Amino acid sequence: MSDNQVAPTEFFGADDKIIARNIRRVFKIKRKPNEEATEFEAIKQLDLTVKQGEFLAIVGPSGCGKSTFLDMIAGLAHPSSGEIYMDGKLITGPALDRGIVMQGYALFPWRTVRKNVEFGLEIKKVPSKDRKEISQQYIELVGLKNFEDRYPHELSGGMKQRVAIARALAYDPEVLLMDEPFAAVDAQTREVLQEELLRIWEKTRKTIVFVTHGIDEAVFLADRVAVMTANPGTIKEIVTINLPRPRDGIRSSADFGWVRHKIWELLQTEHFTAGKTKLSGKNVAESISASAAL
Ligand SMILES: Nc1ncnc2c1ncn2[C@@H]1O[C@H](COP(=O)(O)OP(=O)(O)OP(=O)(O)O)[C@@H](O)[C@H]1O
Repeated sequence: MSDNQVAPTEFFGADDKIIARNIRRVFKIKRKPNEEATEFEAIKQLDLTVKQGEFLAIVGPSGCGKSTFLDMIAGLAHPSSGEIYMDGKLITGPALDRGIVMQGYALFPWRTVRKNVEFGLEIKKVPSKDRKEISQQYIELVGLKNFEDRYPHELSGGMKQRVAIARALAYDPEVLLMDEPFAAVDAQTREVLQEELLRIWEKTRKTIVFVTHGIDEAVFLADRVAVMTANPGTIKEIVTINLPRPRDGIRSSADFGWVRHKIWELLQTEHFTAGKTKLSGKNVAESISASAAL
């Protein structure tokens, strides 16, 4: 398929940024070297549209395929069938129009904060003077002024995650794909980072797809929360978060509690499903981690 393959116009709306159509992802699994591979269906019949400038969160039981789906939007993996389009063009591989921020930071340990943030700009062949100016702007945006010359091992977890966000934003991608970006930091730092991310999103209006285990995190951040089913993963329901912005202090409101509970209930059913799978002898480890995840 060519990079220019375009989405049929009948399902592509003017403000649709990403469209996933009927996605299925199968992994071939071999238990022993001389055994024939069996197929494991991680995702099936997944349809999802992300709007331009939207903040969309994805939640679901452990192992339901959240990261697998995000990898496919990133172009790092491909659906076994179905298609994902961005701006109407088929996604066939990774590109600088999508920035990725993952759990565990993935910073280059041999590069300073500034050099980490400049990485994508170097690939884009942005001249050195402009690189410095742009990286400085994003370092300051994430609150790391005066830490430009530090190396990753000299930073806290929260600071490293800020560098990862600055690095992803600096080369100006249209979409930010975030896979449990705040999972490795303590609860207080996580809340600070969530607030900072919202502030940055309100400034930049990037389209964000944010995978998380945290219902509170999803409700606090997102315009809509896509709830996935247990394995095989698909979209169970999309919950619109009609909470006013800015959302400072919203966590203690009754409306926040109500929507949080609604999503919790949707996920509870999935854990029950995962639990039944466990009882029937399949996917024991996954079922256990599914119940542990929330
Ligand atoms: N390369 C692979 N080979 C075989 N199975 C895989 C592979 N990658 C993922 N899987 C399986 O696909 C399913 C979905 O995995 P994925 O990591 O996308 O789930 P997840 O929802 O992100 O989980 P978690 O919330 O625990 O991070 C899991 O059952 C996993 O074991």
